[in-house]
Amino acid sequence: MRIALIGYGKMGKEIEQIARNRGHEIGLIIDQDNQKDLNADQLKDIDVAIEFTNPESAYGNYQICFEAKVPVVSGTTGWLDKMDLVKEKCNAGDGFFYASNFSLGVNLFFELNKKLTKLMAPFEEYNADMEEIHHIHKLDSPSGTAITLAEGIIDNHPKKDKWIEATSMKEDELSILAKRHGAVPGTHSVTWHSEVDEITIQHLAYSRKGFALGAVLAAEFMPKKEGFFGMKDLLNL
Ligand SMILES: NC(=O)c1ccc[n+]([C@@H]2O[C@H](COP(=O)([O-])OP(=O)(O)OC[C@H]3O[C@@H](n4cnc5c(N)ncnc54)[C@H](O)[C@@H]3O)[C@@H](O)[C@H]2O)c1
Ligand SMILES: O=C(O)C1=N[C@H](C(=O)O)CCC1
Repeated sequence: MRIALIGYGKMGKEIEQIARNRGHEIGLIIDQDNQKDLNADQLKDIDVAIEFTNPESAYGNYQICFEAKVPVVSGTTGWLDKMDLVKEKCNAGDGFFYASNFSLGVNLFFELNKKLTKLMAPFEEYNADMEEIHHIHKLDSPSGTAITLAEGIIDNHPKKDKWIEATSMKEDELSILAKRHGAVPGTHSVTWHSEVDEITIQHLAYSRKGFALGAVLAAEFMPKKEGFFGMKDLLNL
C-alpha cells in the first residue's frame, strides 16, 4: 500500500516505522517544517493518507484528500467542531477513519468505562471524576481520549449532562482534570468515589507504539472504502 503521511512529528515518525515494517511504502511525507503545502496532485498515486497534525490544520488537510479521492485516517484531536462537515462529505462518498485514540488498550478501556458507568448509574452514593496526564507539548486540553471517555459516561448515566475541564461540585457536571508533565505519552483515569471508598480504572500508555500501530491497521482497512469509520468497525467491539 502507498501511504501519505500528513504531519511528520512524533506520531508521523512512529507511524512511518511501523508502516515500513509491515511492508508499506511511504509515497509522500508532508510537514510544515519541510515547506511543502499539501495539494491534490501530490496524492494521485496514494492509497490512503494518515493525518496527525494539529487542531488548526487537520480539517484543511482532509478537504484536500477528499478532493483527490484519497481516504483519510486521522488521529488529530481538537478539531471536532467540524465533525458534522466531515460526516456530510462521507455521506457523499468520501472515506474517513477517526479515532481519538488508536490503541487497542484504550478502546477496550472505553468499553470498560461504559460498562462501569452502567453499573454505577443506580447508586447515587457514587460520583465520577476524571484525570488525564500528557506531555508538556500537547496543544489541546482536555485530551480527545478524555472527551471520548466523558461522552461514554454522560451517555450512560442519568445524572451527568456535560463535562467540564475543572473541578465541579455540581451533580450534572463531570470534572476532567488535565495535567501536563514531562514526556508522558498519555494516562487516563476515571474514579467513582463515595463517602466510604472509591474505584479507579486507568489506562497508562508506555509509549506511542500502540497509537501508531492502530493507525496503520486503520489505514490497511481503508483503501477504496466510502463512509465514516472508527475503531468499533476495525475491532468489531
Ligand atoms: N488518536 C491518537 O491515537 C493520537 C495519538 C497521539 C497523538 N494524537 C494527536 O495527533 C496530533 C499530532 O500529535 P503529535 O504528537 O504527532 O504532534 P507533533 O507536534 O509532534 O506533530 C505534528 C506535526 O504536524 C506538523 N504540521 C502542522 N501543520 C501541518 C500542516 N498543515 N501540514 C502538514 N504538517 C503539519 C507539525 O509541523 C508537526 O511536525 C495531535 O492532535 C495529538 O493530540 C492522537
Ligand atoms: O500526545 C497526544 O497529543 C495524544 N493525543 C491523543 C488525545 O488527545 O487523546 C491520544 C493520546 C496522546
